[in-house]
Amino acid sequence: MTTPTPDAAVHVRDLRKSYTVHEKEPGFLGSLRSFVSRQSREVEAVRGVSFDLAPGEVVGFLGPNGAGKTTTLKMLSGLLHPSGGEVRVAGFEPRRRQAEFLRRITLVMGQKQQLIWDLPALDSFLVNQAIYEIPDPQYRATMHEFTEVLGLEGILKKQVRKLSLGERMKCELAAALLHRPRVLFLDEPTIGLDVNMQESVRAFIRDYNERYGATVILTSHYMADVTALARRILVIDRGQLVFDGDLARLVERGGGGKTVRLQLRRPVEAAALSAYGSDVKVDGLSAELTVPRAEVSPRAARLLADLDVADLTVEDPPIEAVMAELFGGKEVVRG
Ligand SMILES: Nc1ncnc2c1ncn2[C@@H]1O[C@H](COP(=O)(O)OP(=O)(O)OP(=O)(O)O)[C@@H](O)[C@H]1O
Repeated sequence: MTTPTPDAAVHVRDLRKSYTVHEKEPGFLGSLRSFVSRQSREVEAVRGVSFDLAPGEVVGFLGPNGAGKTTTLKMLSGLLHPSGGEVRVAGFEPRRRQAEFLRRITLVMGQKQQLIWDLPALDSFLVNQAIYEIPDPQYRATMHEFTEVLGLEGILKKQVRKLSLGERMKCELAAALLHRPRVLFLDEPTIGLDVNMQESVRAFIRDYNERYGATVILTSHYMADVTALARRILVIDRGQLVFDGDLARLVERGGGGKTVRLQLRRPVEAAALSAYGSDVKVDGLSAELTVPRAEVSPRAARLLADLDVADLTVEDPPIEAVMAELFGGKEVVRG
């Protein structure tokens, strides 16, 4: 066993998970055949992942569909047993699912719900209060705080089935955090929500992280969640970590170019600008073009010397474009 980094909130070394998948040919004959001789194969969903998270750290966990994100989060929360490697979360071995471990963590899956459908959310909260043995004063204080930050007033007593998706997601989050866990595994917590709801969920997560110093691992197809909350990004592809570092470094690593925006004093033809970069767009006196990273300074200097430029700015490409480039169009991001 390697020694966990002292005080790491999450310690993962060479984590692995394989699933055995039974395959069946289509149709009735296929069913009969598979009955006689079952074909199975191994799917290596997670293949030797290692990282450590410090207490209070918020990381974005990104990767294309099927990369192994959910499988990793399930192993970190003890729902799945690893096929190999080491995991420690808040000093516990997740697979043992000790009560004290469960009090320290939470797993929120945007696509699954834990609230009881036919009852008001408040009833599910009371069930959680009992399960986690939350003392009354702490329960009341947390409810008060969540009601304020999430705007739960007026929806707690409605049957969950009658809530909008956004209202339900807010209640799901409140239920999942009622016991004030210190390590949060959030799998697509804003999926399907409109932009305003996404923003309030984000604000809630940020507030919770600051208030309780909680460690957060967040997966999301919405890059705005990731850029708003996380500075460090882990990228997984086909079960392996392919990037661990700053958001800014990931953008750089994407290669690609930088976007140069120009405000001109006199109109210029798009064709004339193509000598300075690619993807040229001209709209009246505004123009933009993409310039290779290493060429930004000399090209900007030439643009300023050759044209009547009122203003020039240089920007990194949006993270959506970087991820699309890294994964060749596989679905990683939504705008
Ligand atoms: N219960 C299972 N049995 C067999 N294979 C599975 C099971 N769960 C996941 N897999 C496979 O493991 C791989 C990783 O899946 P996982 O759900 O962890 O990916 P993900 O990164 O969360 O993807 P997404 O972004 O689509 O949710 C995929 O190839 C998937 O088909």
